[in-house]
Formats: sequence, structure tokens, C-alpha cells
Amino acid sequence: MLEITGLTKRFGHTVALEDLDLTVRVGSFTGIVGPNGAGKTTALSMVAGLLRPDSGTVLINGIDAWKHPRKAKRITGVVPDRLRTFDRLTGEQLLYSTGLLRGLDRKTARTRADDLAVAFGIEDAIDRLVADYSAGMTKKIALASAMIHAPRLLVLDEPFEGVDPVSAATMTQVLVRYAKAGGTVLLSSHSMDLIERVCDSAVVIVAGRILASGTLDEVRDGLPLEDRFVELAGGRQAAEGMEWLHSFSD
Ligand SMILES: Nc1ncnc2c1ncn2[C@@H]1O[C@H](COP(=O)(O)OP(=O)(O)OP(=O)(O)O)[C@@H](O)[C@H]1O
Repeated sequence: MLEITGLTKRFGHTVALEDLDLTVRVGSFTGIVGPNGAGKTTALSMVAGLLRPDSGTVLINGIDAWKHPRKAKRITGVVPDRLRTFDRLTGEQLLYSTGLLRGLDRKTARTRADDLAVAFGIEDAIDRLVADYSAGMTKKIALASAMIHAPRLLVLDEPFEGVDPVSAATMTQVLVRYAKAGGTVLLSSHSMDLIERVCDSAVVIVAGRILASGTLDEVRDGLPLEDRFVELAGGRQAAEGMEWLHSFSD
């Protein structure tokens, strides 16, 4: 479903991502993990067509995402980092208008908006302004919007950030069903527990490079994912120094 080759991005002197190669097969559920600043958002943004690579290619179902962005976007759903959405709309209006923008007819957009509201458990809030939603509800409506055109690939940047465990379970249930039906999910998360529960494949990015990728078991290499992640990321750092903090100001 996704073939990334030689993807590179620099911001001034900062190399955010260097020569990234990654293949994601159809129907897989892949989690990207990495320390803060590792390059996860940069990679996902370039896959989603939101950030132009310096070099490298992104093929989505064989379509070059940067040569044929319209075609690629038709089969891609995105929940970006630092989510900005049309929050002066109600949830219903947002889903419906996203459906129309994605080329659905009115009836289909209406039906799918209703279905998504039920699937994500936001029916009660659907007539309220998205601006008044909590952080978790906003993530849910964003994910629902990303799915309304039934894309083949979902690119989700920390979709569970600020989402409570019950709501996260609802969201993962929808995503797992989607993947079982042949949809492909690529998401980033800092929750190792969630990735171990729902993903079948994982990628560890550190300092702009992939240090491990493959099935969850291959990446874990016999360790819990968190321990393997810490090992690859250079180990835990001892919190030493700052004795002034323990002297207390009073
Ligand atoms: N627009 C930008 N301008 C300058 N530097 C940037 C920009 N976007 C990202 N970077 C830098 O690129 C590197 C990778 O950032 P990125 O946001 O991809 O990391 P991340 O893995 O998503 O981190 P986090 O887990 O904290 O969200 C960092 O060093 C970051 O400071």
C-alpha cells in the first residue's frame, strides 16, 4: 500500500529525516515510535502530502504522492499533528462538509456522517460546535472526518493523544475493523502499550533514521516494546543534578 524510498527532509542545518525507506503492506496496522524530535511527524506529513520532501519518493498504492497528489489524496485519510479543523462548524456539519469536499453525494455524506457519529460514540455532541469539544472528542471527530471517503490508507499522527482509555478503545475498535477489511493504518504514538495491543508491525525512528522495522515480534526482539525502544533510543538517562530543586524556596 505504501512504499517510501530515500525520503529526506532538512530544516536549515537540522536533518529531520534521512534516507528513509519503508514498505507498508495492504491491511497492516503499523505503529511508528521514536523519541521527541525523532522525525515521526516529518515522515507522516510527507506521506500525507502536507510537507514536501527534499528528496525521495512516496508511492501510495502505486501512485506517486508528490507527482499525482490529487490521485493519492483521494485514497488517503489524514489526522495531522497540531490539528486544525473547521471548528466553527458543528460535528455534523464538519463530517457532512468533509464528505462533500471528498466528492460524496449529499445523501451518502449524510448517511456516512451519521454512521461515523455512532461508531465513535459522539452522537450526543454532534450538534455542538467542534470548538467546544474536549481534546479527546476533537481527535474522534478528526478521525471520523479522515475516514468519511473510505480511504485505503489512514495516516494518523498521535491520534490517541488526550484521549481517555474508553474512547481510545472505541477508536481502536473502528480502526481494527477497518484494517481487517483491507484498510491500511500507519500511526505514530508514544503509547507502547497501545501499539503492542493493536499494531501488527512497528517502526522505530531515532534521530531521523529507522533503527528497527518489521512485525511487532521482530522489532521487540524478545523484549517488551518499551524496553526495546529505550535500548534503541540510547537508554534511560539518570535524573541527576539540579540539587537546588530539592532545597525548596521556603
Ligand atoms: N518546521 C520546522 N522548522 C524547523 N525544524 C523543524 C520543523 N519541523 C520539524 N523540525 C525539526 O525536525 C526534527 C523532527 O521533528 P518532528 O516533529 O518530525 O519529530 P517527532 O518525532 O514528530 O517528535 P514528537 O514526538 O516530539 O512529536 C526536530 O529536530 C524538529 O525540531
